[in-house]
Amino acid sequence: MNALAATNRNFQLAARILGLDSKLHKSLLIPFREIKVECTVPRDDGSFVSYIGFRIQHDNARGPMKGGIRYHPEVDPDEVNALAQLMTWKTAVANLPYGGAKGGIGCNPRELTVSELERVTRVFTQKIHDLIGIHRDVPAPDMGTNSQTMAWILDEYSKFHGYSPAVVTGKPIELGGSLGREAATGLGVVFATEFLLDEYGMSIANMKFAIQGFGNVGSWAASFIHQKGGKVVAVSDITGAVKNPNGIDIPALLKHKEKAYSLKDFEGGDAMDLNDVLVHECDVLIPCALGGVLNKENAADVKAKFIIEAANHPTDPEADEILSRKGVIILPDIYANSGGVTVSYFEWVQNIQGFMWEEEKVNYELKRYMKRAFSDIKAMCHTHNCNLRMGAFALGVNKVARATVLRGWEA
Ligand SMILES: NC(=O)C1=CN([C@@H]2O[C@H](COP(=O)(O)OP(=O)(O)OC[C@H]3O[C@@H](n4cnc5c(N)ncnc54)[C@H](OP(=O)(O)O)[C@@H]3O)[C@@H](O)[C@H]2O)C=CC1
Ligand SMILES: O=C(O)CCC(=O)C(=O)O
Repeated sequence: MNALAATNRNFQLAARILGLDSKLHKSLLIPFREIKVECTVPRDDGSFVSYIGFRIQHDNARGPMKGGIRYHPEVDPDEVNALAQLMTWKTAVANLPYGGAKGGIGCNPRELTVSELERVTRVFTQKIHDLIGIHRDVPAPDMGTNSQTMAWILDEYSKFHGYSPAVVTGKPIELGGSLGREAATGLGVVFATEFLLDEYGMSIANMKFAIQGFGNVGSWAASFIHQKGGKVVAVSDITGAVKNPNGIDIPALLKHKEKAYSLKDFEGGDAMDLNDVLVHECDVLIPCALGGVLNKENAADVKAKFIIEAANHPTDPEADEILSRKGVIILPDIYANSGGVTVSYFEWVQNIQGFMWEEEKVNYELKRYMKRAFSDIKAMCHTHNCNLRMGAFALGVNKVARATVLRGWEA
């Protein structure tokens, strides 16, 4: 099932649980605005390359729209649409005063030089600058983008609107980025994992983890799990995968990846097939890469008892059903990976206040926000007798529906 069909399906189930009015239901599914732009830039060798860039602004009933920008060859409008919708429910679950948006460019950042990436980013910003803004739509990093990408957007946007650090989050610290933002999604994933395991009288120490993806989210999640005594027994990136039943030395793996830009040839474990990480023997599986990786082809073979969705929509609805029949507990993306956007919110607040927080305060507040959202989801599960995904969707959709009605959507 494609990402948009899957996200719509989860929304529809939540709307049914909530008994949402059918007109409101329909209106919440339609994005506020869909932007599609052509970005042609010169390559370093003088030839030209063209890409399509998207920014889909899904909903702004609760505040400015918020969400990352992804650079990946598989970026397509349906997927960006699904990711934008997920941001709307995610910011509501986390109780942030934001709506949802997402952007993407269908390029392969691995095949572009730094100066080519800068040109693509600047052209994209030129084309969307009048539709984003501090109180309108605030981009952030996602797959294939990082703090440098945000610095280029900030600079290009500021040429049109004056110096505006709060127009993006996930920036370099030197340009008003927040301490703790780079690690925030991974740290939030680990807080969320602790809250869930605690419900079952378990903790991270000595449990076995398999992690797909070793970029921003996967590497920080692996580091915090390692620090807390968890055993990361399998890890993959796009170039390779490594396993070690006694637990991989994560600091050593980070050093290796920094030098080799790859997990391949790491000596602290055995190489394995990329996709086998998802069905590897472990207690907790954490997908931290692409969407739709758990599907009807592999769900029955998953060994984990818990899945923490650090990636956006890693589990398609068919896999969801197979996994719940097996009794696997899934912590859904719109809660599990909300640590990133939560610290993005803190960054935006700091920029607007012109005041920088200590990292301890950022992490303390992050934990507090994640704890509150977890309790709110559990309360929804209790009220509606549903699983964690439906509890989270019902929580998010209900808040957005309430805000929409209070603002007077019937014109
Ligand atoms: N960054 C953030 O703050 C947030 C991110 N997310 C979600 O988390 C996920 C990861 O994002 P992020 O860490 O930022 O992205 P990055 O680009 O930093 O990292 C992505 C990782 O996935 C790996 N990867 C890509 N394809 C595969 C594959 N087929 N098998 C195994 N690994 C693969 C990449 O490999 P390689 O290193 O070799 O390129 C890389 O390690 C995405 O779904 C994103 O939407 C959600 C909330 C916030
Ligand atoms: O930090 C942000 O604003 C958005 C992060 C994001 O894209 C996501 O949560 O999927």
